[in-house]
Amino acid sequence: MLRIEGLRKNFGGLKALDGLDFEVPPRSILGVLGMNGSGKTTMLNCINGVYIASSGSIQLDGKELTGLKPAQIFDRGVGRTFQVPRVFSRMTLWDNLAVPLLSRSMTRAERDEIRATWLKKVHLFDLRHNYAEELSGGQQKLLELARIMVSRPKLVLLDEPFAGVNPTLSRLLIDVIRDMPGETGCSVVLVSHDLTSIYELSHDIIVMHEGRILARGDAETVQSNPDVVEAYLGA
Ligand SMILES: Nc1ncnc2c1ncn2[C@@H]1O[C@H](COP(=O)(O)OP(=O)(O)OP(=O)(O)O)[C@@H](O)[C@H]1O
Repeated sequence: MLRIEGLRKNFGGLKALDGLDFEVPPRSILGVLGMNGSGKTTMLNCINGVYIASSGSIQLDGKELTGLKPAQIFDRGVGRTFQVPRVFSRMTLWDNLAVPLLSRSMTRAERDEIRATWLKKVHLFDLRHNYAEELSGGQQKLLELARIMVSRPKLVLLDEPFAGVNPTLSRLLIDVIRDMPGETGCSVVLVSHDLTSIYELSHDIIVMHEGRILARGDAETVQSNPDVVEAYLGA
């Protein structure tokens, strides 16, 4: 369970996050919507330790994450993907998936099994001996997701997973993300501008505006909120 209380992040005089409070229960997907500059990526950066929060608390399963370095937060079970996928382009897909497992105590057979499982899930197993740089941008996003998931994270932070991904691969990504909480027990924070995918996947949605939560609820509640319609959807 992720619990965020009073989270603030200032850049000089700019309040990028202005007091966020929310929880993400186990095995659940929280969708995060918001206009450009509303603080979505800053929030993810605070959760995984890229930014140090100005104040507030971020707890995973009751343990404080604030103040820890990104590698320590990864070891606590937080995985993260990026708007522009970060893969090891001069390594094969198979080796890409070995990297997060280097520090884990697993047998070789266990390592191979989980790598094969995730490469098959994202339909990249047949390309496992290719270099990551040979993949399309959309396939690199799938590889990045698989690389996060082999480490069996408790919490997965997804930043714009569908941006720049063709409709066929987006469909595949949606199916993989939908099954993740049930299959692995993880929780997911899904930041996306893709309303259809957010509405389809999320158990709960928050809409951010100027570093605050403007609205929260299920898809129907959020879609019918007049503040959201005015500030975000612009209709
Ligand atoms: N490192 C930084 N230094 C200064 N200002 C920053 C920094 N990172 C983000 N900001 C500012 O904080 C605010 C929130 O930015 P953020 O990238 O979190 O928004 P976002 O909702 O993720 O936007 P987008 O949808 O465009 O990705 C913006 O005004 C941005 O300019």
